Amino acid sequence: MFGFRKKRYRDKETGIVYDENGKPCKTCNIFSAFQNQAAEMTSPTSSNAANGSHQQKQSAASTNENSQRIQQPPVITNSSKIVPQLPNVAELGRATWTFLHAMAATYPHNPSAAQQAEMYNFLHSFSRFYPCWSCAEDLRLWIAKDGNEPRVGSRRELTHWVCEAHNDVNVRMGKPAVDCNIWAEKASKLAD
Ligand SMILES: Cc1cc2nc3c(=O)[nH]c(=O)nc-3n(C[C@H](O)[C@H](O)[C@H](O)COP(=O)(O)OP(=O)(O)OC[C@H]3O[C@@H](n4cnc5c(N)ncnc54)[C@H](O)[C@@H]3O)c2cc1C
Repeated sequence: MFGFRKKRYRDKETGIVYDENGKPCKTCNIFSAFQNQAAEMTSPTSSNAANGSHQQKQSAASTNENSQRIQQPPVITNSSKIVPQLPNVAELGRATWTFLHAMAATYPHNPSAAQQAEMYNFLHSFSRFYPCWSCAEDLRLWIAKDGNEPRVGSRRELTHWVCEAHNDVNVRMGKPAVDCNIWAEKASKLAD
């Protein structure tokens, strides 16, 4: 079932998203996807109930009404009650660091020249459009210093760089800095 595949793909039947190594993509599926799949693999009587990608398939869920393992997303009955809100700096920051660290941890180990250019450009754009203008300004000042240009040559380099960028904010805010060598060593293996 987990045989090596060269291409990333989404299993049309289960909705589970796989990486090129044939394993379920850790950042593309919800946890229950793996529970469901594990149950599938150990229970000879179970049906095709695994359905846990970030875009859950309504049709697959509705054909498995007897399965208690399916978690349906809540239905929003009155969307006019949803009030758009801007996050505060801390909410925005926590969500953003989660995103940046996850992006670095899943960046290719050996990115092509085009991928490196895209990531480099993305980080520069990010430093211009980050929706806390003063944070963005500080980030641009930090990037402009010697040795702080985005390092996009490998996953290991990028995980280290994001950690250093995060540390710069930590230190400015009087918080402890993380050891980025230890962080990068671990973070760059998370998705393997
Ligand atoms: C680009 C950027 C600039 C920002 N600038 C400012 C600013 O100028 N002023 C301001 O008030 N806020 C700023 N923020 C927000 C700030 O960094 C925090 O996100 C916010 O203060 C909430 O902090 P926190 O203690 O919850 O943890 P966060 O700093 O959000 O970190 C979340 C978690 O990441 C882990 N972590 C911490 N450091 C590292 C690291 N170096 N590497 C890996 N993991 C780590 C810890 O487990 C931590 O709990 C900025 C955010 C970003 C993304």
